[in-house]
Amino acid sequence: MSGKLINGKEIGGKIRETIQQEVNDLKSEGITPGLAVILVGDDSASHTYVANKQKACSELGIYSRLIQFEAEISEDTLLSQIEQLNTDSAIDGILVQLPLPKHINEQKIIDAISPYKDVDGFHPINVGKMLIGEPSFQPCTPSGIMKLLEYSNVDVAGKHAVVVGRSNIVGIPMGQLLLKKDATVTYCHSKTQDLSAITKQADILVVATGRAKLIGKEDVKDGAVVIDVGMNRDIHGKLCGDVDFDAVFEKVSAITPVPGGVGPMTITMLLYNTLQSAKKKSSRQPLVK
Ligand SMILES: NC(=O)C1=CN([C@@H]2O[C@H](COP(=O)(O)OP(=O)(O)OC[C@H]3O[C@@H](n4cnc5c(N)ncnc54)[C@H](OP(=O)(O)O)[C@@H]3O)[C@@H](O)[C@H]2O)C=CC1
Ligand SMILES: Nc1nc(=O)c2c([nH]1)NC[C@@H]1CN(c3ccc(C(=O)N[C@@H](CCC(=O)O)C(=O)O)cc3)C=[N+]21
Repeated sequence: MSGKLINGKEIGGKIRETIQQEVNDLKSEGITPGLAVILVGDDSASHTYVANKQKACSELGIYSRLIQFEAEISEDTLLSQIEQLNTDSAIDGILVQLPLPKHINEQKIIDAISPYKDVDGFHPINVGKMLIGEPSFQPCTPSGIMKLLEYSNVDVAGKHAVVVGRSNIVGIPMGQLLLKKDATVTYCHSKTQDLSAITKQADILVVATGRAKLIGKEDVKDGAVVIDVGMNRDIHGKLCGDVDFDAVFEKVSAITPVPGGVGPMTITMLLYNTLQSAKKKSSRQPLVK
């Protein structure tokens, strides 16, 4: 491993170079990968993430289309927009930025996205395929974390991996990808009794709770590898993770910073999934209603 800091910006940059090459190859065959991002409402964090995604697409020559709606949009309007994108040949990937306003059923929206264009890997078909080890779109944050571990030469097999958080988009798939690589996996969540006693046993600790600095020095084992997924604002408005980075740094063998750790990898894997989808464009099956 090269140093303690797991640099997601750097590792993501290396992966983006190979994606860029493949995008160029596809373009010379007349195919431009295309991503549609649907953004509902005016949440400022969502706007920032979406802007980052758009910028990354344009840097690699991936076509991106931002579709914005007011928070009051009806579920039906959103569903018909997705239907349209499902059959739009310029679009290989569809991402609906979450969370959605309360009056919209998120799962219903995710279910409406063609599994062939579900570059987030959130559709039940892709979730199911991932669980049984069939090729599928893998969710970007967990698959990005697997790449971080791989590029940092962290051997996962046989290790005790503790995942704090069990959301459909991060925690649950994270544990499953680690399990596929032969880790022994423990999930923790808000009902876990004595969280610290469990996190302290982790060789690999992934924290995805949205609770600023939940994990401190006393909660990690000497030499652990710590992956911080959290994106929080501290009282000064500064970005911070779910781990108290300064406090645990001395104790761990490797750790991701916030920003510059997991976030850039999430976007890298989104670009990767969009490219994979574009490569399959010609074999994509028509959708039967
Ligand atoms: N860097 C990146 O690319 C990404 C970052 N994020 C960030 O990661 C964080 C998590 O996101 P997401 O998974 O969507 O969040 P959710 O709010 O959907 O899930 C949070 C999870 O953390 C658990 N949790 C909350 N508080 C505690 C606690 N005190 N102790 C133990 N477990 C707790 C919850 O438990 P329970 O299930 O019991 O409620 C839940 O399972 C957020 O900060 C988000 O912004 C998210 C996606 C991508
Ligand atoms: N359908 C859907 N798919 C998602 O993948 C999805 C989502 N909804 N909703 C919100 C979360 C969050 N998320 C992030 C992506 C990039 C950064 C990122 O680029 N972070 C930078 C810093 C960003 C900043 O400066 O604010 C970094 O960590 O270095 C963060 C968070 C994707 N999510």
